[in-house]
Amino acid sequence: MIIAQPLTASGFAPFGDVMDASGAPDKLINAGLCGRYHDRAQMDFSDGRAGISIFNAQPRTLPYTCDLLERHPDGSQAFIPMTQHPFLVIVAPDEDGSPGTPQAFITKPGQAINLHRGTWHGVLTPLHAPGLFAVVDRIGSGANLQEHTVAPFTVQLSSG
Ligand SMILES: NC(=O)N[C@@H](O)C(=O)O
Ligand code: NI
Repeated sequence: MIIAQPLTASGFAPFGDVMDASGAPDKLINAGLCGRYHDRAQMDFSDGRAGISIFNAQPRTLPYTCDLLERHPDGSQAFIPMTQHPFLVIVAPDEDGSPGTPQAFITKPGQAINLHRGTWHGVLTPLHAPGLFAVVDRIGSGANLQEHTVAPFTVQLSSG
Protein backbone atom coordinates (compact mmCIF):
# COMPACT_ATOMS: atom_id res chain seq x y z
CA MET A 1 0.00 0.00 0.00
CA ILE A 2 1.35 3.43 -0.97
CA ILE A 3 0.04 6.50 0.86
CA ALA A 4 -0.36 9.50 -1.44
CA GLN A 5 1.54 12.54 -0.20
CA PRO A 6 0.37 16.14 -0.66
CA LEU A 7 1.79 17.41 -3.94
CA THR A 8 4.55 19.98 -3.53
CA ALA A 9 6.89 21.51 -6.10
CA SER A 10 9.93 20.28 -4.20
CA GLY A 11 8.62 16.77 -3.75
CA PHE A 12 7.61 16.52 -7.39
CA ALA A 13 10.77 18.18 -8.77
CA PRO A 14 12.49 14.91 -9.81
CA PHE A 15 9.45 14.08 -11.93
CA GLY A 16 8.08 17.35 -13.22
CA ASP A 17 6.67 20.77 -12.46
CA VAL A 18 3.74 21.85 -10.28
CA MET A 19 1.71 24.79 -11.57
CA ASP A 20 -0.77 26.80 -9.56
CA ALA A 21 -1.79 30.31 -8.61
CA SER A 22 -0.37 30.21 -5.11
CA GLY A 23 1.60 33.10 -3.65
CA ALA A 24 2.29 36.35 -5.42
CA PRO A 25 2.03 36.30 -9.22
CA ASP A 26 5.16 36.87 -11.31
CA LYS A 27 3.45 39.68 -13.20
CA LEU A 28 0.35 41.80 -12.83
CA ILE A 29 -1.24 42.29 -16.26
CA ASN A 30 -4.45 43.57 -17.79
CA ALA A 31 -4.42 46.88 -15.92
CA GLY A 32 -3.54 45.07 -12.73
CA LEU A 33 -6.66 42.92 -12.88
CA CYS A 34 -4.89 39.65 -13.58
CA GLY A 35 -2.00 37.89 -11.92
CA ARG A 36 0.24 36.00 -14.36
CA TYR A 37 2.09 33.00 -12.95
CA HIS A 38 4.55 33.12 -15.76
CA ASP A 39 6.25 30.25 -17.60
CA ARG A 40 5.86 27.72 -14.80
CA ALA A 41 6.58 24.47 -16.67
CA GLN A 42 9.40 23.09 -18.76
CA MET A 43 7.89 21.72 -21.94
CA ASP A 44 10.30 19.56 -23.94
CA PHE A 45 9.71 17.84 -27.28
CA SER A 46 12.32 15.92 -29.28
CA ASP A 47 10.41 16.69 -32.48
CA GLY A 48 6.85 17.30 -33.54
CA ARG A 49 4.99 20.12 -31.82
CA ALA A 50 3.07 20.97 -28.68
CA GLY A 51 -0.67 20.29 -28.80
CA ILE A 52 -3.55 20.98 -26.45
CA SER A 53 -6.20 18.28 -25.97
CA ILE A 54 -9.14 17.88 -23.62
CA PHE A 55 -9.40 14.65 -21.61
CA ASN A 56 -12.68 13.52 -20.08
CA ALA A 57 -11.44 10.71 -17.82
CA GLN A 58 -13.54 8.39 -15.67
CA PRO A 59 -12.98 8.92 -11.96
CA ARG A 60 -11.26 6.07 -10.12
CA THR A 61 -12.13 4.74 -6.67
CA LEU A 62 -9.81 4.36 -3.71
CA PRO A 63 -7.87 2.34 -2.82
CA TYR A 64 -6.59 2.55 -6.39
CA THR A 65 -4.74 -0.40 -7.87
CA CYS A 66 -2.03 0.37 -10.43
CA ASP A 67 -0.42 -2.33 -12.56
CA LEU A 68 0.92 -0.27 -15.46
CA LEU A 69 3.33 2.63 -15.69
CA GLU A 70 4.19 4.46 -18.89
CA ARG A 71 6.43 7.18 -20.16
CA HIS A 72 6.74 9.43 -23.19
CA PRO A 73 10.33 9.46 -24.46
CA ASP A 74 9.70 12.23 -26.96
CA GLY A 75 7.88 14.81 -24.93
CA SER A 76 6.64 16.27 -21.68
CA GLN A 77 2.96 15.96 -20.72
CA ALA A 78 0.97 18.49 -18.71
CA PHE A 79 -2.37 17.81 -16.99
CA ILE A 80 -4.33 20.95 -16.16
CA PRO A 81 -7.59 20.25 -14.33
CA MET A 82 -10.66 22.12 -15.54
CA THR A 83 -12.31 21.64 -12.16
CA GLN A 84 -11.23 22.23 -8.59
CA HIS A 85 -11.21 18.51 -7.84
CA PRO A 86 -7.95 17.02 -6.56
CA PHE A 87 -6.52 14.11 -8.55
CA LEU A 88 -4.03 11.32 -7.99
CA VAL A 89 -0.55 11.40 -9.51
CA ILE A 90 1.62 8.27 -9.60
CA VAL A 91 5.24 8.52 -10.74
CA ALA A 92 8.41 6.47 -10.48
CA PRO A 93 12.12 7.03 -11.05
CA ASP A 94 13.82 5.27 -13.95
CA GLU A 95 16.11 2.38 -13.08
CA ASP A 96 17.99 1.13 -16.12
CA GLY A 97 15.01 1.58 -18.38
CA SER A 98 12.37 0.26 -15.98
CA PRO A 99 10.31 2.04 -13.33
CA GLY A 100 11.76 2.05 -9.82
CA THR A 101 9.77 2.39 -6.61
CA PRO A 102 6.58 4.33 -7.33
CA GLN A 103 5.45 7.40 -5.42
CA ALA A 104 1.95 8.82 -5.22
CA PHE A 105 0.83 12.41 -4.74
CA ILE A 106 -2.58 13.98 -4.21
CA THR A 107 -3.06 17.42 -5.67
CA LYS A 108 -4.63 20.36 -3.92
CA PRO A 109 -7.55 22.01 -5.72
CA GLY A 110 -6.13 24.18 -8.49
CA GLN A 111 -2.80 22.42 -8.83
CA ALA A 112 -1.72 21.25 -12.29
CA ILE A 113 1.28 19.12 -13.22
CA ASN A 114 3.75 18.88 -16.08
CA LEU A 115 5.50 15.52 -16.34
CA HIS A 116 9.01 15.91 -17.67
CA ARG A 117 9.87 14.05 -20.84
CA GLY A 118 10.54 10.38 -20.06
CA THR A 119 9.06 10.38 -16.56
CA TRP A 120 7.42 7.08 -15.60
CA HIS A 121 3.82 7.70 -14.55
CA GLY A 122 0.41 6.17 -14.11
CA VAL A 123 -2.23 7.31 -16.55
CA LEU A 124 -4.39 10.30 -15.66
CA THR A 125 -6.23 9.38 -12.45
CA PRO A 126 -9.12 11.65 -11.48
CA LEU A 127 -10.98 10.88 -8.26
CA HIS A 128 -14.11 12.93 -8.86
CA ALA A 129 -16.42 13.56 -11.81
CA PRO A 130 -16.11 15.30 -14.14
CA GLY A 131 -12.56 14.23 -14.85
CA LEU A 132 -12.00 17.13 -17.25
CA PHE A 133 -8.42 18.17 -18.01
CA ALA A 134 -6.58 20.22 -20.58
CA VAL A 135 -3.53 18.22 -21.65
CA VAL A 136 -0.48 19.76 -23.28
CA ASP A 137 1.75 17.16 -24.85
CA ARG A 138 3.59 16.22 -28.03
CA ILE A 139 1.81 15.88 -31.33
CA GLY A 140 4.01 14.07 -33.79
CA SER A 141 4.95 10.84 -35.48
CA GLY A 142 5.46 7.57 -33.68
CA ALA A 143 3.82 6.27 -30.53
CA ASN A 144 5.84 8.34 -28.05
CA LEU A 145 4.80 5.74 -25.52
CA GLN A 146 6.67 3.12 -23.52
CA GLU A 147 4.51 0.99 -21.22
CA HIS A 148 5.73 -1.23 -18.40
CA THR A 149 3.59 -3.74 -16.53
CA VAL A 150 4.41 -3.66 -12.83
CA ALA A 151 3.45 -5.81 -9.88
CA PRO A 152 0.04 -4.40 -8.88
CA PHE A 153 0.19 -1.94 -5.99
CA THR A 154 -2.55 -0.02 -4.24
CA VAL A 155 -2.68 3.67 -3.41
CA GLN A 156 -4.67 5.21 -0.57
CA LEU A 157 -4.96 8.78 0.62
CA SER A 158 -4.03 8.27 4.25
CA SER A 159 -3.17 5.54 6.68
CA GLY A 160 -6.38 6.34 8.63
N1 LIG B 1 -2.65 8.21 -23.65
C1 LIG B 1 -2.66 9.46 -23.29
O1 LIG B 1 -2.73 10.37 -24.10
N2 LIG B 1 -2.60 9.72 -21.95
C2 LIG B 1 -1.62 9.09 -21.13
O2 LIG B 1 -0.34 9.40 -21.67
C3 LIG B 1 -1.73 9.54 -19.73
O3 LIG B 1 -0.68 9.77 -19.09
O4 LIG B 1 -2.89 9.63 -19.25
NI1 NI C 1 1.02 9.82 -20.17
